[in-house]
Amino acid sequence: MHLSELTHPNQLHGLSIAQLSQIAAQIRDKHLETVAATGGHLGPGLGVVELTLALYQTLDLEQDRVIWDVGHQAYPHKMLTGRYNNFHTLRQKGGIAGYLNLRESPFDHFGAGHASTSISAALGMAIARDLKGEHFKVVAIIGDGALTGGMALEAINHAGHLPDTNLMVVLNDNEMSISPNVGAIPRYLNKIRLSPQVQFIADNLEEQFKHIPFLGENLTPEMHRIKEGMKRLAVPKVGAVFEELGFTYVGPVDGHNLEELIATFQHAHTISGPVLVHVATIKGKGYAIAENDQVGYHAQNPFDLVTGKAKPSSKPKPPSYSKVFGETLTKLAENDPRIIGITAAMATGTGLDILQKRLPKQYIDVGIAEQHAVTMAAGLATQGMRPVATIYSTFLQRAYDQIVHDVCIQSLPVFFCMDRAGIVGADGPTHQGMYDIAYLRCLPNMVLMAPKDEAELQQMLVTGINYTAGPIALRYPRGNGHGVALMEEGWEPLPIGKGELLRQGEDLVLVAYGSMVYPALQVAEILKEHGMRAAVINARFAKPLDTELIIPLAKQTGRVVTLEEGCLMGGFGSAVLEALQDADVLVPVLRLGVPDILVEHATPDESKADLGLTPPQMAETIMAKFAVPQPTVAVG
Ligand SMILES: Cc1ncc(C[n+]2csc(CCOP(=O)(O)OP(=O)(O)O)c2C)c(N)n1
Ligand SMILES: CC(=O)[C@@H](O)[C@H](O)COP(=O)(O)O
Ligand SMILES: [Mg+2]
Repeated sequence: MHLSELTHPNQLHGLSIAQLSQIAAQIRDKHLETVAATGGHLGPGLGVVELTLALYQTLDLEQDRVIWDVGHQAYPHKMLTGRYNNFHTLRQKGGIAGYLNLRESPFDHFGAGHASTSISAALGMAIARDLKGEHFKVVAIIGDGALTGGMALEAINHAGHLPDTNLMVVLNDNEMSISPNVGAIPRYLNKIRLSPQVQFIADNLEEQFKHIPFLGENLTPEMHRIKEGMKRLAVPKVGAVFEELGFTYVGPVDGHNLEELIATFQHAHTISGPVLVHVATIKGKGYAIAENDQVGYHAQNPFDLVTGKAKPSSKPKPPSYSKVFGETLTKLAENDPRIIGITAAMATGTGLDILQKRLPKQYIDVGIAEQHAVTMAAGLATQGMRPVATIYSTFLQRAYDQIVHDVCIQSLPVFFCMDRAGIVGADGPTHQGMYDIAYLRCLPNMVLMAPKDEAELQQMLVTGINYTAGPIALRYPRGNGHGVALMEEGWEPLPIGKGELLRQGEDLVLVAYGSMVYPALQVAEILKEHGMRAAVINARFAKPLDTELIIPLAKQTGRVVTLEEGCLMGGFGSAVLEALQDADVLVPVLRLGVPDILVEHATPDESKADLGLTPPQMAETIMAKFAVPQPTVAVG
């Protein structure tokens, strides 16, 4: 059977190892061909091809539930559940999503994108099943990186307390997060994987047994029980932590050996209560370039399959905000040992890998543990350090109470650097940096700022480091800067709460925040062609707002437009509205930003066009709202 003919995963039932191996090859071909064309997550999915095939052959997906953690590794799942033929639309506007999505397929039993949620969701489904007297299997598939997330441990703690609740957790252990996995948990997993006794049993027992006359060939199913038993005898510690937490531990099993995997899953399905199957895989399996650079090929932009090189862009691009952030913070840290850069498993994405290489003592990776990162940063701040919690806007949502409870209430000087703030594009709704202005602005003692370009980012970095009166948060977008001149050093801090007037104008004032400042200048130019003279303010700060700059211009022009790359509800525009109201300046205000909707996967430009946030569209909207009476031309 060819994968293109497969419309239901149950069609895998009864296929031979040879047939499954053929399908595995077809999955890898499609995976590589698609990600090379569209970009996306490469290594994760290549590592779970056999795991997915073997697991799905032992399940009845007409009724059983499978929950993938994060979901970035679930491209094989998508191909096996009816999406092979349109898989080439991956992460394109209107196409297949890059993560599981309840709305995309009945086989996507739970969506994700953020890590460490799968066991909680699976346990919820299992408890509901039992309460309703239903009977189906529930399987969570979680990576070793996601297992370092607190939620996963909370769920294990709970599941291990329910010996009568049947639940399978498949641990996909490839020894990698995006970067090499960090912490005591991965170290423990490696001890199991690499223990000589386990290696001996795995490599030799099978061979020995097969040579027993008359019996050997019939021992396979039973052999698993024997092998598991011998592992327990030989290496009592194998899986001990999980066993002590109420799980039956099974493994480790070779995650690329279909026969082993099928027999292991069949064996594990016979075990009641919570079971953890430890599967050892290789991230990027089957594509040597990805196997040899597992960090670089976790995710890729469109690339050449033969060379592995990114497709050359039409023209050289300015440095990314992340790179400017990483370089500048590292320079500041060279002269300030108080600076500690903190990441939650996103070293390369944030640019903190630059600090890691140059000043490893001033760099901390806590794993996928944003909550811990924030409260640890608060602890560092109490001791006079300058903790820089560098966490994507969307992932910082994971640590909201820690920001409130441990940082703001105590007004501790934690510096939050929120990369990927705004529209991120192909990662879709779970990764958009939509809400940080709203979710932080309402917190006492918090200062919020956003740069208009990468040079102002440098100034705001030194501003944040110098500000020790309380917490301060800096947001900046995914992608490249504007190509403005950067300083190598000697950046001056900005006055807190002060914006800048970039352009004079009599008819209306555009108050722009962060990434919307340059677009606001373009809008002003378009309006000028239509006889509207727009002032432009670079607000720089959302809290405290520069009311001394904004309010007089609002009074003078009588019309205000706010521009932000974030949700309108509670966002920057709301801040300006509130300030005008508080000052009894009752002028019409047009707020431009993201309405109360989810922004689906597309390119950022496509999403902005859909939202009416391109400069021509915004100018149109402004003219429609504020039709300025054209100055009458004297006749005669
Ligand atoms: C809460 C949260 N923080 C950070 C991320 C970014 N992220 C995506 S995948 C990944 C690594 C996941 O490692 P693992 O679970 O081992 O999966 P693998 O990529 O190795 O298959 C990280 C840190 C995320 N998705 N969610
Ligand atoms: C799966 C996941 O959450 C990360 O891999 C994320 O996709 C990275 O996003 P960037 O590509 O913006 O760094
Ligand atoms: Mg991993």
